[in-house]
Amino acid sequence: MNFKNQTVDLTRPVVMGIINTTPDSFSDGGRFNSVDAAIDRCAAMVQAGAAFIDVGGESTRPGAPLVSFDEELERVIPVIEALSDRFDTVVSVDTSKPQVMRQAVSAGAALINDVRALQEPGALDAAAECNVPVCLMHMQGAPETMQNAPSYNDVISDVQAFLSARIAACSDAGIHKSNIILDPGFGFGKTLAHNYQLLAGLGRLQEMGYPLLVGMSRKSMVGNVLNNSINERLAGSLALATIAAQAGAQIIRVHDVQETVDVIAIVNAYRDYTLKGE
Ligand SMILES: Cn1cnc2c(O)nc(N)nc21
Repeated sequence: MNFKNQTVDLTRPVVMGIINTTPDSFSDGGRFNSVDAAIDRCAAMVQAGAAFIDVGGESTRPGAPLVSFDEELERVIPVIEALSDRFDTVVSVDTSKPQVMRQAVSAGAALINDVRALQEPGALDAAAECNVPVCLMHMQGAPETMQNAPSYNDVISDVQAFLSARIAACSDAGIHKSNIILDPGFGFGKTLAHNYQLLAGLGRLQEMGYPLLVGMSRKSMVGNVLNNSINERLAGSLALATIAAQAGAQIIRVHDVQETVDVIAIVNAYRDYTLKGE
């Protein structure tokens, strides 16, 4: 799949590293330090084998405060510029705001990662004009309220229907299907059961014919099973990455890049040495 002047081989699972530029992500929250810290973090992730680095300026955790347009720009643009200048890896911008999309792509981002699937006013046109791949993620409701009482007739069918509708909207806006990645949105308006049903149903989402991006790293679908805190969820996150890689997810979005790269290498070896004969 092409990302501006870079091609990423998605025939095997690859890793997307996460860089949050929200002030609480760095020790002193200073602007200067946040760019430097992001560069250091990105260098480690690229060294560890990350094919993508996702840069976000507004936390999308349940109940997270909204961030103003100016504040989000201030947080992500300097980081995206710095990373694009220094590293070959594909820089993704995690935003739902059309103007942030435009400025991020001008600054070097080569993938738009929108947890709201281009539903904000102007987002479809902005993504079409940017002419870079876009990840369409399913969310039921909004971050402030999505975990209050998630409900579905059948979570897989409902997510498929939503993503199909968004693909159609993209097509109408002139976004070619070759520029679309899909994502079931683990933790975005889902109960624990819904999350695991979606994981089990990744094959059905694969049948839609688009690359799949999954993000389960350190989320409540680990914490609610292990009853542990965010910094104790590495093993659980790696178990989920293994299952997702086996199920054919192409891009796995994680905090712990090296460990996930290693897990995927084992999954690939398992496939190479057992399916070669087929
Ligand atoms: C920004 N962000 C947080 N979780 C995510 C997920 O599961 N998928 C995508 N595409 N983005 C996410």
